Parts: sequence; C-alpha cells; structure tokens
Amino acid sequence: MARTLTGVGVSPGVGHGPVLRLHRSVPEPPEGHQHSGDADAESRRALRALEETARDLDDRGERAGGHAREVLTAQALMARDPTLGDDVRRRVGEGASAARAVSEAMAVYRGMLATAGEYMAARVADLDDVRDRAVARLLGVTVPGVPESTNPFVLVANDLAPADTALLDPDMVLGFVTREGGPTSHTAILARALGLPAVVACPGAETIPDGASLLVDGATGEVVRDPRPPAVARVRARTRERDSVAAETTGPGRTADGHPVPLLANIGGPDDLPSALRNGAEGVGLYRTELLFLDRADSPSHDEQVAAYRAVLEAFPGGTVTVRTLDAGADKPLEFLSRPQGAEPNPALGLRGLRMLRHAPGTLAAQLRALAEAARGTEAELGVMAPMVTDVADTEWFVAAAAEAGVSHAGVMLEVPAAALRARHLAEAAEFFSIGTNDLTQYACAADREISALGAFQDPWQPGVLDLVATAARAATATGRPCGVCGEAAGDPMLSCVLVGLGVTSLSMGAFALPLVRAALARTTHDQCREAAAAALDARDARAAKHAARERLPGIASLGL
Ligand SMILES: C=C(OP(=O)(O)O)C(=O)O
Ligand SMILES: [Mg+2]
Repeated sequence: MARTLTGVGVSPGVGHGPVLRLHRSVPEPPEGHQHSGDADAESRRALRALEETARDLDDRGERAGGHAREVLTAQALMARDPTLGDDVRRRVGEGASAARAVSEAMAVYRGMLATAGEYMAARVADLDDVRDRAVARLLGVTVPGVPESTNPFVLVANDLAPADTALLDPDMVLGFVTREGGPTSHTAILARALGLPAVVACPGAETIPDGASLLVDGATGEVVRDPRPPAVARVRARTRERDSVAAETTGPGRTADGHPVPLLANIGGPDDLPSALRNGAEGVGLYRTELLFLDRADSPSHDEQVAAYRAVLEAFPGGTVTVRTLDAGADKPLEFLSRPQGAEPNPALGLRGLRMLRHAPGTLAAQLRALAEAARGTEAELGVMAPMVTDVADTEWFVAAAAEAGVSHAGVMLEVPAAALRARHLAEAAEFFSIGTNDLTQYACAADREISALGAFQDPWQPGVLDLVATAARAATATGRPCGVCGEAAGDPMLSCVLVGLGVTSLSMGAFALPLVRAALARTTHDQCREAAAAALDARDARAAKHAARERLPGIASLGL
C-alpha cells in the first residue's frame, strides 16, 4: 500500500523508480585496536591513507568541476589538516592501530564541528565521509560510495556526502531522498546544480528498503512508497503542467494586475551567474561574499575581491546587485579574523555578521573599498548590506563605513527581531532593508536552524515571523525605504505572494526557484496577495496560515502547488 513521507523538497522535479540505498558499511575499528609494534611504520600507513583519500577527493573534484570542485577540495583539506595528522601520530605512538587512531582523531574533530554553529555543523557529513574513506583504506574494505547499477534508480541515504552527490550520474539517478540534511547543505546545493529531484530531512527515509518503488517530488517534498500507476501519472502530469506554465511566464516579476516585484537571485559568487541569468534574474538581491573568504589562511587580496565582485556587477547592466558584507562568526569561522578567546556556547547568538566586523573594521573597510572599485565603470547599481544588524547604532556605524569607502547605497538585513521591530528607526540611516527570513525565523522562534528536531519552529509561515515581516514592511513603506526578502521564504511560490501582500518590495532566491515564483505572482493580483497576507496573519499557527493563504490564492492551484 502506498505510504507517503514528507521531507523538505530542495531541488524540483519528479523521480520515480526502484530504490538503491547507500550503505555506509565501513566497520568502526574496535576500541583498544592496537598495532603490532612498529609505531613509525603504522603512522606512515595512517598518513598515507589520509593523503590517498585527499588525492581521491581532489580527483573527483577535477572530474566534477564547478561548485563541486570547491566542496571536494575543502574535504581534501580536512584529510590533510596538519593538526589531525599530529593527533593521529600521537595516538599511534600510544599504541592505537592506524585505523583506530584515524577514527578517534576524527571523532574529536567531529565533536568540535558539531557544536561550532550552523555552517560548521553542516560540514559534519563531509567529515564523516573523509573518515569512512580513510578507515576503509586502512582496513582494506570497499571505500563507501554510491552503488553501481546498470538500471536507473532512486538513491536513498541517511545523508549524502558531497563526494557522492558531485559524481551522481543524472542519467542513472532519478532523484534522491535523505533522512538528514537541510536546504542549505552542500548536498542540496549540488542537487540543484545537477538538476536532480531531491528531498532532504525526510523522517522515515531510513525505513525504505532496497528495491522499493519510490516516487520523489522535489518541489513539494513528498515521497510516496509503492505508488500506484495513476498516482505516478498524476504527479508527473502536475509537474509537466507546472514546468510548462512556469516556462510560459517570462519577463520582470509582477502581479497579474501589473504591480512590479523585482525577482532577484541569491548567489555565492560568479559561478552562480549562468543559472541566475538563465532563470531570468533581474539582478542580485543577496551576494553571500563569505564563500570567497572561507577555507583560506588570508583575506583575499584587493584585486581578487574586485574581480569577483566586478564579474557579478557586469552581468547585470541596468540592474541592482546587493552585496552582503562578510557574514562570519563562530558558525563560519575565518582563520584570519582574530577572535576573542573562549568558545561561544551559542554561536548563533554570538559574535557573527556585523558584530564580528565591528571587531575587525579593517577587513570591512577593505571589502567595501574593493566593492566601490568594482562598481566603477559598470552599469549595475551596487548596494551593500550588513548581516546581523541589531539596532540604530549598528546601522549608523555600517552606513558610515560604507560612505567612507565610497559606497553610497547602504542598507541592512533585518534578521534580528529587535531590528525588524525597530525598522522605522533604522530607516533614518539605512537606505534599504532586506529581510533574512532564515535567521529571523531562527531568532523569533528560538530554534537553531541546524537542529532538525526543531523543524516545526523553523517555518517562516509561523505567524509570529509573519508579524515581524509585516511590522518591518510597514515601517519601510512609511519611511519610503525598499524592503526585500532574501531568505528561503522568498523562493516559496505561495509565501512569496503573502510577502508581497505584507508590503515586501522585491524577492531574492536561489535561481532555480525564480520561474515558479514568477508564475505564481503573474497569476495573482496585488489585492489577492494582500488578502492572503491578512488571512495568514490572522491564523493561529503555521499550518492554518498556509491553509488560509492557499484559499485566497486561486492562481497557485493552477500551478499544482
Ligand atoms: C538570507 C539569510 O542569510 P543566511 O541564510 O546566509 O544566514 C537569512 O538569514 O535569511
Ligand atoms: Mg542570515
């Protein structure tokens, strides 16, 4: 009998076929596993396995290219980390076998990552994969990976490492489902890049056996086990219809009655431009610049920064490009930013975003100067915005720093509830706002973005979050400031209509989400958006808010959503 599981759809499209599970069957070397006596030889063996693992990851990166190469190179760096190497040597010196030493040293590293905030915690799967690959080499068992098959299949896994995702053959893999993972994990990002239907954070995925027939809808997050043929046909028809309707809607974002809503792309660097342009982005609403700074010992040079920013500005002549200054912190640590001593027990509430930059004003000034130079001579309008702004003092400080560096168009992200509530005062200094619904939801509901057990609270449909968006948008309207949304909420077609109804003036999202949002707006009048927004605000919980909005957005139904 058909059974439906629900996860988070992170890459749209439908896949249907037999399941092949990814088995990570590398045995853990038992506690107390000792080597036979030659510690030097055993250390060399351990370090050789780590180096071979790193080389294999480098090779995979070369073959996969693009963003996958960056991810796999970062994994190779983990395997080559000198601190890890020293720890392994020490453990072997105390008698542990090479396999046991690697496993134990990785466990220490893992513990540090898991508690070091959202960005680093999301790298735990990457690290586990490095450990399994190295330990498998040392034990002489098969290195884990995607199973070989001559027939197309739906891949089901607890979690997928980037090394696996990067090399998935889109002709063989019909889609994938994972028990763990989130929309911001590398795996989700790579799935979108490969165009594979994908659902992550799907409780129950661990119960799906090899060989089961599975239907995966990467847009709705629905996973149906043993679906009957009419159900498969229905979902396929719905997807075809949705894709063709979305493809028919082109041009700048606007509601059915012509109210303009610029549709912008969220990017991490110039590599994301082809997809943004292909999907009709009118500009960039969020350029996450920290990707340029991650995994390196020094800040990128002035020239390197100018080149990365200019490439993006030149892609949008006449459009706007909003660049977020470095969003670093304990969750995304940068080696060259000095940090006060002592770990932060709650990094999401710590020294991150603008707070970190206020401790490193030179880094911010250098970035702003590079941005000012990058914009010179291009036809795009550059805007800069600061992450994690809390109050008027933060806002004034940032806007002054931007002006000093020669950037006149400066705004702030609204992702701290206090800032959203006081937007009318922040508007005295900020020229524009961009609501980061990912963090705003995390902080409004006091629910860490990375803890999947808190999923129900991490929902931007929570009326408490919608209240904050409404307050901020009202303040922006009253003070004549544009107010966009650049969190994941902007890419949800139904919620995008609600956001417009709340007074949001532009929407910025992962490029893959642009066609459906464009189509949803084009089928909805501005009044319907307002009615849906009012109904959602009136609802008592997230589920009711969604239901109430859907009832007032008939155009969405024609998209099969
Ligand atoms: C867009 C946002 O920023 P990030 O996801 O990079 O924290 C947000 O918080 O909504
Ligand atoms: Mg944020």
